[in-house]
Amino acid sequence: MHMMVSKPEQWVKPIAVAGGNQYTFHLEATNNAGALIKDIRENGMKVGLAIKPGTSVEELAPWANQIDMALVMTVEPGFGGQTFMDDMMPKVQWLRTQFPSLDIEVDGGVGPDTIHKCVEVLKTQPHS
Ligand SMILES: O=C(CO)[C@H](O)[C@H](O)COP(=O)(O)O
Repeated sequence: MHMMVSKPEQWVKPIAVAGGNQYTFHLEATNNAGALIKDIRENGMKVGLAIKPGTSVEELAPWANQIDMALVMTVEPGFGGQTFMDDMMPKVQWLRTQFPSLDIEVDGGVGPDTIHKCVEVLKTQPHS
């Protein structure tokens, strides 16, 4: 479940009770990501962490070993039908290289004309 909400703390329990198995919140929406990650785990769910286009991937990095999935927004949160932001792909590539086993998602503007850009970046192999 991708929770594009301003107070992600208040929905953990309801989503767990409703049967959610993964809870993705926005890093920008909390001032205590560590406590929120712990709460999500204690409620039996996997953890996803999303960042908006204006948030650097380095801000997500400290949490990468505590989460199951990183979500890089490829549009500004708010509404559908926006143009895919190519300039988010370096974030995806960096995450793939630094954290090879981390699940990575993108959200926004993905379709037949843009999906290949995501695939190319996500199949980047880290250097050994
Ligand atoms: O809420 C969102 C962005 O604010 C959605 O994630 C977005 O609407 C995805 O839809 P599409 O890719 O079709 O535009």
